[in-house]
Amino acid sequence: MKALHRLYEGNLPQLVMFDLDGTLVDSVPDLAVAVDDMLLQLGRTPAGVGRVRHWVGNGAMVLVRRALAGGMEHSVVDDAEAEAALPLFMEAYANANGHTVRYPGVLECLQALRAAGVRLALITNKPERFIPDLLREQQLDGFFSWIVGGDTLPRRKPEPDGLLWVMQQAGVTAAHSLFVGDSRNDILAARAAGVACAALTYGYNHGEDIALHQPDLIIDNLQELVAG
Ligand SMILES: O=C(O)COP(=O)(O)O
Ligand SMILES: [Mg+2]
Repeated sequence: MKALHRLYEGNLPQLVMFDLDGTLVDSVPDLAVAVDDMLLQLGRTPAGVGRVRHWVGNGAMVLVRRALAGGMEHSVVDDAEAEAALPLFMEAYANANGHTVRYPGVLECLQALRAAGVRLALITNKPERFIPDLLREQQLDGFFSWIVGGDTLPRRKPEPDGLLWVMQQAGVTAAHSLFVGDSRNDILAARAAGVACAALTYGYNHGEDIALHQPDLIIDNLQELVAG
């Protein structure tokens, strides 16, 4: 685990916290089905996977607002319209679960960290209610001692609250923790919590190169995190 040893002065972190969408699983195909279902119910034009990919990462409501705004600045969307559209999306997403896939190297990485005695947590902006089934379907259940969804705490990423809560529960300091994510929200949350951040190049970062946000480590897949 050379990359981790370099980051933690010859040791491993005691706690590794993971983002979900765009990091452990490619969930955009199902999210796009749900977004398009919602848009069609509202008499609008479907957005398609390619556009939805750039809108994921700030939770369900922001995704809905971005979709209603057609990718323009989502603040132009009427609040009442967004409130009415959200349950349509939530219901459609609850039924859209056939196209999400786990990224290569995820299972190997989680298994290696667990075997090394590292404690694992999940901190996602995805609404809590979708998480247990998704983890089960992707054979990712049982790995995480703590799970924080987008509506678990009052504030979600890019705020550091989820990370701070998990570290407190685990009794592990920021210096011995790592966050692994795919978007600038993850890097901002980690930085605000004082935690090092490893970022994946393959995720959803609103179409931007993740290197622009200067994570502590950049990796092309999760196997790289535990290799060597
Ligand atoms: O916005 C989402 O629902 C996805 O969130 P995540 O990337 O934090 O898992
Ligand atoms: Mg993500």
